[in-house]
Amino acid sequence: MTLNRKITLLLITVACGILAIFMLISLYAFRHLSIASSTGHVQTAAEIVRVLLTESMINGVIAKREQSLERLRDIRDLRTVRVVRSKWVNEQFGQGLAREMVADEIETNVLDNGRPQFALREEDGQPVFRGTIPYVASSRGTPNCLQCHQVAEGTVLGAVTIELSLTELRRQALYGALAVLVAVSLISLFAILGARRLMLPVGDTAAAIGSLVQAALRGDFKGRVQQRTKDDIGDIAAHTNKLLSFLDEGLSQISERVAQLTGRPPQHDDNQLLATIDMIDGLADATRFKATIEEDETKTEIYERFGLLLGRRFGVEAYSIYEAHGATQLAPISVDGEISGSCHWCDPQILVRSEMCRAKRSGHPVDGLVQPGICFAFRAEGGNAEPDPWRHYCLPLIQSGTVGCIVQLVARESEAAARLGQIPYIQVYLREMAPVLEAKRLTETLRDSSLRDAMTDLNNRRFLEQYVDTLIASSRRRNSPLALLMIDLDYFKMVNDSYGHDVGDSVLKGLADVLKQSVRTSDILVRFGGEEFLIVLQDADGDNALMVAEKIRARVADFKFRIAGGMLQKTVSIGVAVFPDDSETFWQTLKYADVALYRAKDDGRNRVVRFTPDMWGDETVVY
Ligand SMILES: Nc1nc2c(ncn2[C@@H]2O[C@H](COP(=O)(O)OP(=O)(O)OP(=O)(O)O)[C@@H](O)[C@H]2O)c(=O)[nH]1
Repeated sequence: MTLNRKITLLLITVACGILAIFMLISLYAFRHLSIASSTGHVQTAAEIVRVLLTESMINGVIAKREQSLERLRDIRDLRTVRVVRSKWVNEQFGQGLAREMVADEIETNVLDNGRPQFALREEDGQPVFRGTIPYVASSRGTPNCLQCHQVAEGTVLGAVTIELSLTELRRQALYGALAVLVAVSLISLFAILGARRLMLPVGDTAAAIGSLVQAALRGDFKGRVQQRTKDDIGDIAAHTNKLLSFLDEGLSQISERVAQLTGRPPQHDDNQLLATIDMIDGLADATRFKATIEEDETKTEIYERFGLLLGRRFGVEAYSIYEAHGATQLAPISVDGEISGSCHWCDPQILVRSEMCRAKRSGHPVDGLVQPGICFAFRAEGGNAEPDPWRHYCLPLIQSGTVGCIVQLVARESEAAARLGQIPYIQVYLREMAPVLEAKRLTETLRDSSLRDAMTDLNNRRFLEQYVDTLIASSRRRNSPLALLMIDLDYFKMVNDSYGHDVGDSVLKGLADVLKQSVRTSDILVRFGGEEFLIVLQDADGDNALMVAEKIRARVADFKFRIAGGMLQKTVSIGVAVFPDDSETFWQTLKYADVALYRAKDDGRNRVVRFTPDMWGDETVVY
């Protein structure tokens, strides 16, 4: 129920109460007043009758007393005037008129006790007031009662009964009360209407503020309250409008700034407040994400964490993360939650011809959710024949001015709109991730360069020192031996001396290429010293190692090194030792391989020598 209605009801109730009380008081006052005034009238009339009777006695016309009384009865509203005589009068003057005999109990009582009696009664629906007044003998005045009556002073001589009709009085009183009732009713009505009119702006303002609050809860702060009056209510409306403007402007600024940060323009159907809170939540979360990945050790860990985030926060299960390697290659880093997974959602050709990837080529997002088929490299099982085909959205991540990696989000067509709504938020994470990835990439490159030989692009001795613990642990875990091949070019000094150092360098590079092609990718190639190379063969025993070493020796011997003005053929000597067969320690095994190498040199070069314990301590060994 509205406040206005409540107040109206209250005023009506109060008015009805006042009217009821007023009516009761009026009726009571009327009764009281009419009794009081009638009593007075009766007493006056009784006095008149007494004077009339006294005068009649003095003038000797007492016998005609009835005519005088008859004239009194003609007075309006005077219904009865009757005189009764006491026994004392009858004893002195004999029986009076028949009318003067005692008529009822009241008159008897009055004659007996000398006290007047008054009563109001209804007769045929009409109010009648009756008074019976005693005439008591008195010696006061002249003439007085005792001059004629031979009785003691104070004796009741008779009584007069007078009845007055109060019908007219009641009518007048009722008319009066009715007039007041109408007047009070009208005043109450005007008071109620006035109060309603005064309360109307209160109710309207309250209702308007109520609906504005509802709108505000839906994120709409644009509404305003109409300022109807220039009083307290008007002030409330003005203050509410000021507050709404403040909130509206503040929120618009916040959401605009947040939108600039997230890249997501405010949507008209959004709850502005909830959308802003959501965006701020997203930004805070992205900042936390950045703080976390900054402490991750490798890029792979970061990509893995990002993949988890895609799944947990955005419900993205189908996705690919590709990393650009060089100008033309892409490597799948994380695919559908699998680290270093295979190329699932794209033509694998993009891995070797990265320009086929539209996002890599253009450096811009590729929206296959809105424009299916925009990138020809996208591949999905079933294609467009599926009832709910797969779509993609690819986001390139720019690092140092070029595309460093590409995040590909894949969704069913039915989920495209929802996924599109998430993309600005995902981009916030990518923006936070880009500099961290860049820093990690630089660190890795730096570390990589300090662990690699720049000329041959093989690992260097430092790499071996850092990696050896992992290598040993892995060998022990798998209970699998490591074969060490120490390789040295024969008479390399002559190359330098005869053709110069540049030719010497190119021979070393050529040898590195031959070695790379001769072993598996799991094997480790190290440029150990100037023209000395080490190969660590994983899972190879002595026989296997000898076979590989022999293969390498033969290949090098057959290989023709291109030099300015012709070809050059060189040979290598190879020493072979096996960890842990030959020694419990890796570095001791390495020394044994070196010992075997020198034995190969000693034995004439261009040969493979397997270490045997008798070689250790041999005087011919120069280490
Ligand atoms: N061009 C070039 N030469 C190098 C490099 N590192 C080492 N050398 C040279 O390789 C030669 C190694 O010679 P030696 O150790 O005497 O042995 P060798 O001539 O190969 O003869 P044997 O090993 O006994 O068969 C030296 O002349 C070094 O200067 C390099 O990076 N580039």
